[in-house]
Amino acid sequence: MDEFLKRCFYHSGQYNSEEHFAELDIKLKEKEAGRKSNRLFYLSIPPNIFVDVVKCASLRASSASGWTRVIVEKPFGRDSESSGELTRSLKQYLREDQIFRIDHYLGKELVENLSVLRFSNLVFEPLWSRNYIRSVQFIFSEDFGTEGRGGYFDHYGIIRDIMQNHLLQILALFAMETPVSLDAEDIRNEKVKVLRSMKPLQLEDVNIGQYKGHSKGSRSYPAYTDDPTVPKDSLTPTFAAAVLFINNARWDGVPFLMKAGKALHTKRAEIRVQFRHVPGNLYRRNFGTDLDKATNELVLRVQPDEAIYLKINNKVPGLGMRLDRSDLNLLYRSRYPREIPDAYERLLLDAIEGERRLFIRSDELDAAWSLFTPLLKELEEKKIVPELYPYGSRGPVGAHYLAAKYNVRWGDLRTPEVSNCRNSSSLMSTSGCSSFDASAAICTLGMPVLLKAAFRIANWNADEEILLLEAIEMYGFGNWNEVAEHVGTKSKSQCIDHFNAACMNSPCFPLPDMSHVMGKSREELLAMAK
Ligand SMILES: NC(=O)C1=CN([C@@H]2O[C@H](COP(=O)(O)OP(=O)(O)OC[C@H]3O[C@@H](n4cnc5c(N)ncnc54)[C@H](OP(=O)(O)O)[C@@H]3O)[C@@H](O)[C@H]2O)C=CC1
Ligand SMILES: O=C1O[C@H](COP(=O)(O)O)[C@@H](O)[C@H](O)[C@H]1O
Repeated sequence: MDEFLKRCFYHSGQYNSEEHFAELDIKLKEKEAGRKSNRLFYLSIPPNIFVDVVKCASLRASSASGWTRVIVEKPFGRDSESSGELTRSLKQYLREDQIFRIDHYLGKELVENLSVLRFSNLVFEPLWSRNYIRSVQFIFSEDFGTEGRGGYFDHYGIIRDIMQNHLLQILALFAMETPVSLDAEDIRNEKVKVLRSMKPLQLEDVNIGQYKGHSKGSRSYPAYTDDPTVPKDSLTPTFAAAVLFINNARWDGVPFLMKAGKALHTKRAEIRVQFRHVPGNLYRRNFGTDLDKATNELVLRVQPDEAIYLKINNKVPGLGMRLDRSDLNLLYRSRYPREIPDAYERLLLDAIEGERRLFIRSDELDAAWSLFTPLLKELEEKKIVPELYPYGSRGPVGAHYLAAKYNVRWGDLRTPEVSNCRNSSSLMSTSGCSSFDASAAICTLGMPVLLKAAFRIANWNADEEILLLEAIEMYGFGNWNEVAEHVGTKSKSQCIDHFNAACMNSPCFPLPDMSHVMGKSREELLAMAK
């Protein structure tokens, strides 16, 4: 490290001063001492000054004898137009092959491993299609809010911050066809094809949320709008769930779910591949209550604690024939105890070596923005109000309804206590809500009205229903003391009885049965909610 630091120096100047970049050029030439030299500029700076810096660096500090490259950090614009404008401005001074658009998720070890897993194991690639895969989920969560970055974040929101880039890039790598080679252009060609095969996101296939403050014991957690750099009436989503489809032969009809949020109960990023049910399962009768619905699931945990595990059904040892679910688990820290390189280490080295595979080409970027721009405009124009969720919870309840609409459950539900009341495997199974479409109603009416209309059990008002569902999201099944405390106006036993009556036998478990509000008009729902 000392040797490395001896070779570093700091030179300060203004980002938009050609004169200061010319001074930098002189200083660099002194260091280079006539040797052939390459120059890599890494713009880890706010986007509004990208173009100034590129202009000055390119005009006054480019290498005279070797290559000059520029790494640009996201955000690359905030929609198709501004991204196109940024690309055009950069290209006034740089060729495409000089621009390295960084998406640090592409440098993460497990994301790199995705292609290895697919293309170098006979057992996976044949399963990689609509024939065997029922849904794929890309999940990102952080257990902290926008702390300190509210000013930046409020202009972008979670869809631009995480979904349009990190999650969509992983999706493209996951779903692309086999590239001709591992060459950067071959891989990026395949990624673009996938992105172009997708339909732009529709409002009814999205659920948005924003975290609200809450206190637990003596600790209190701030709301997003408590951040002094965020407007009090901000509608910026800090959480979003979305369902996307790829209109090609391989993926026709397979829902690709994305979920990203800040101030949730955990910090995690993972890819979950849910496989179809075993047709005519011979062991149907041995599975117990709901286990026959347990499907295989392949999980690539990107962070923390990198792992690849496959959920399988197996026999519990003994004379009887009881089946169980287990994980075939490749846990990186056990298998590879040495430190895993940071994503930026890999990407900076790649940029130095001219390896473009993990950087985003301008046509990929255009295709990515085309998918999200109409939705982002609609959310802003219609001023869609995000569903509030408590800081530290699992996010808005509406995300579950969105998944249920496509007969899918989020794979990241953890329910350690549930075995007392209901077989845990049932949570992994498909719900009975195949034709249920509550998310559109949530968009137009809001969750309280919908819940009020849906619940038919007396003495619970819509606020209490929401608090109950929120508390179960936050504290998990079985933690009824905390749940009752969160609801505030109902006792522990009232919460248990109510949840059992309304949700335990619901086809949309863990949510209440909404089938009787299905297909009702807005007016009818409002009337039912009275
Ligand atoms: N933080 C994160 O999690 C991620 C950040 N990024 C991107 O990486 C880049 C850097 O991120 P981050 O370090 O959080 O950003 P910061 O806002 O902390 O800015 C980084 C540097 O830019 C300079 N700077 C900041 N504001 C201004 C301004 N208004 N005018 C001129 N210069 C300014 C400062 O350098 P100096 O003091 O030397 O002038 C500062 O140290 C950004 O493009 C960001 O979008 C991408 C992915 C994740
Ligand atoms: O790009 C971003 O990523 C970070 C999360 O990165 P991670 O490597 O720590 O998972 C996120 O916090 C930030 O909002 C976003 O801009």
